[in-house]
Amino acid sequence: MAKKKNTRKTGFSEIMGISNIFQNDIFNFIFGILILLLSVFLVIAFISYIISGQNDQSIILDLKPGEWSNSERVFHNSCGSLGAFAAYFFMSRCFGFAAFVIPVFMALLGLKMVKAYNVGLLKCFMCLTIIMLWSSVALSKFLAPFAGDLIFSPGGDHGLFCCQWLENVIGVPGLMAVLFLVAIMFLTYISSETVTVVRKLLNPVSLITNKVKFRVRVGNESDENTADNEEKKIPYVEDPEVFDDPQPQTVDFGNAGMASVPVIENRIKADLGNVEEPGFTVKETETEEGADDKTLVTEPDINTPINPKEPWTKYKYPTLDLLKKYDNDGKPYIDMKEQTANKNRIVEVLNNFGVQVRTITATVGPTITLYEITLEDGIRVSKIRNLEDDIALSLSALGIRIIAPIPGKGTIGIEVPNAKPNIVSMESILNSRKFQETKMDLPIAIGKTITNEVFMVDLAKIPHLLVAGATGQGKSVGLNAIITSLLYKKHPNELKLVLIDPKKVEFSIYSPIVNHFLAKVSDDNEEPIITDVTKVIRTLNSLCRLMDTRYDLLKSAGVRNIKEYNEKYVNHRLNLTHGHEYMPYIVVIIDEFGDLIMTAGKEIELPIARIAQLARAVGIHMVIATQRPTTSIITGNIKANFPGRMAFRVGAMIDSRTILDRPGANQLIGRGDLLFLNGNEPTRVQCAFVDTPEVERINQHIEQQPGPVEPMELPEPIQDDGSDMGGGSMDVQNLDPLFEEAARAIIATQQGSTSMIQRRFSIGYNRAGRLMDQMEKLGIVGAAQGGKPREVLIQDENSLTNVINNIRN
Ligand SMILES: Nc1ncnc2c1ncn2[C@@H]1O[C@H](COP(=O)(O)OP(=O)(O)OP(=O)(O)O)[C@@H](O)[C@H]1O
Repeated sequence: MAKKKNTRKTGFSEIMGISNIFQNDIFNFIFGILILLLSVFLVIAFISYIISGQNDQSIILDLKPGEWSNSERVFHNSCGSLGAFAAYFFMSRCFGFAAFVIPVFMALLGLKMVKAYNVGLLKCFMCLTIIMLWSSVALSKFLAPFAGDLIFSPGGDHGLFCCQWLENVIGVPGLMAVLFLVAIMFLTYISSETVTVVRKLLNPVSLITNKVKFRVRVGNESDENTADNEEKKIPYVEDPEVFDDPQPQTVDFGNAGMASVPVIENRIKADLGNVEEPGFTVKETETEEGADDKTLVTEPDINTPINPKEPWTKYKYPTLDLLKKYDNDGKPYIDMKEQTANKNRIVEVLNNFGVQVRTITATVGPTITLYEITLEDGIRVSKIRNLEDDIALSLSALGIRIIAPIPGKGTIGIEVPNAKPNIVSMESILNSRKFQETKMDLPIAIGKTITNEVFMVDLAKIPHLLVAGATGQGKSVGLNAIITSLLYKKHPNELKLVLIDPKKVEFSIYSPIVNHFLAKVSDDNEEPIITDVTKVIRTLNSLCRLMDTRYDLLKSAGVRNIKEYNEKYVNHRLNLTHGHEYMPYIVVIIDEFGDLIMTAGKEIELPIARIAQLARAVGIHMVIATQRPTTSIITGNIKANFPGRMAFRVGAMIDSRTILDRPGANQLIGRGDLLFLNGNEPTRVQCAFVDTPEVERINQHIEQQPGPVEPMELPEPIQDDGSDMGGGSMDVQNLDPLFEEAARAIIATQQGSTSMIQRRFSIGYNRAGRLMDQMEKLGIVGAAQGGKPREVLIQDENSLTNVINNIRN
């Protein structure tokens, strides 16, 4: 587990005391616009001051009472007296032309507040302040001789003062050196390329002389960058001291051990027989773009005639502060010693097998580093493939995986676990732009890839997911991550979960949200989280029936899938009297389906396979997990219908083949390290970690929100003989509690309409349909007639009372 320190940092907005203001959206917006306008005002005032400032200067310096109000229009500045004063103060008395930086910062602040553009305010503030102070001095020094009849110093009083003071103390060369040093430090802070460029400028020859390059990068730096920017490629600086050392050397990188140092470059060339060893560049790249962590998960505006969120429009989605933040969240650090040692070992082992390496690039992910190797010309990738086991053995670290070649590239990949893995928190995943702005129907955020990108998939597209892995490798955490991502994005009217938990303990934490988000078979009085095998069979059969009903509805609506259907529904293009209602997605999650298959065999396997084959179009999706990935559990039938596979670490290669049709899962390192397959090649992902207290907090939040008062009802499953399962004979116990009232309503209106029952008693279509079926059995209404209301067979209440009394007796 990661350190449990509270790592919440005090942000710039908090320091500045504007964090509270930021919490009110409308206020933010108005205030942001105001600041934007103010920045434009300042720019105009500054420009006007440069053009016509000499006319205002004397008035400002010798201001008479009342003149500041400019009632006689004595000021020439386009922004009036206020503009003239502001421009005079900022430009003349402070920073000269560099004062333009002030409206730039204001504009950025305004844009952030109106949420048009998300910038890191602290970084911007620091950078712009340095730019302003530096250029004020530089302008005073370099532009003053050309300033002509400008009424202020180009760098303002600040620039002039600093310039004169520095010249007095250290002379002109000293001043130049200070300006140069500050510029270099600043550029290095801004971009890691600075060091590279400076080195290149200092020693251009070295670039040509070296052959093997090694670079370490963090994050999602794209390969195009590397390929396109041939110019920017790491220079190869020979270090004669190291080169002359015949021993495998220890390189002192000073403070360069951590990735927080923006650019660290070093070059090692060691004598390992005739082996040239790679040089070294550490490059920090952009991490996944975060969203504003105060924002609630987006609630899109609804402007369709029917609001699918009715009547729970006040429902508030879970907030990000319910999740925990971890140390170094989302930003893996680079231990240079570790990287160097791994790189040395790889080069040495490959050379022992006669494989010459040209370049090595190391991409440091949260738990794994990928060493990407290009071979010297003439060496075939197949050679590595044949040597795969030997190389893995020689490198002998736990969890090494060799990818030869990396698909789509001519390089070899060697994945090596990091000595200090990072926890990928759920918060860092959900607080990413990628998740918050996703248009996926059922977005599930799984974790982070090796390149530090948020890895998300759309369950609606997959459409069913098989999760496997040995015990204790992170399956339950993975399932919680899947459920959490769905809960953060979906309204209770849009999503229903069917949770099946043969282990009885895994899903019990979701009890608080059963009414909001769970679905259960109608006459089950027990907990909607299913733990009993017979209940599982009933529920799966019930889902098959629901699937058929939904297909009928899709057919009568003339659409092909749930998305088109719901779109028609919310746009009032479906006849509601024909039983149409908004269809929530249904996600069935089975925690240990191996147990179920072992106890109930085909009875479980067949409905699972049937749902998996057909249910995609009607919005029913399955996620099934097992810790026993054997062929007797993951049968051909199941495998064929579950294209999405999520493989955590397994004990043996054969298990990996069962899940992924290839080895790999047996080489994972556990604790959420997984391979995700949905198509050709698996992606290695570090699963997001969501702890039980976090899930509990989310559930408590949802429980407190307005929402459905009972779980969604699934239809009564059909038995082989065609009758309802579990319905039994028609006695009072089996009748719906609303039966008598509903029957009286039907007789009073003489309308055998299911949707009327639905509306009048505010119940779901399934329950209303079941009431109609019960009335049909007792001869109160006739058989269903497609979309039309049923015939009412009893004309008065007395006859109905007789029917009910008959059942009671
Ligand atoms: N993504 C993750 N990041 C960090 N640690 C993790 C992650 N996933 C799991 N772990 C660690 O592994 C432990 C076991 O995880 P989990 O309970 O999910 O395993 P499991 O595969 O469901 O086991 P079982 O099958 O026995 O229930 C967790 O308590 C946690 O300490």
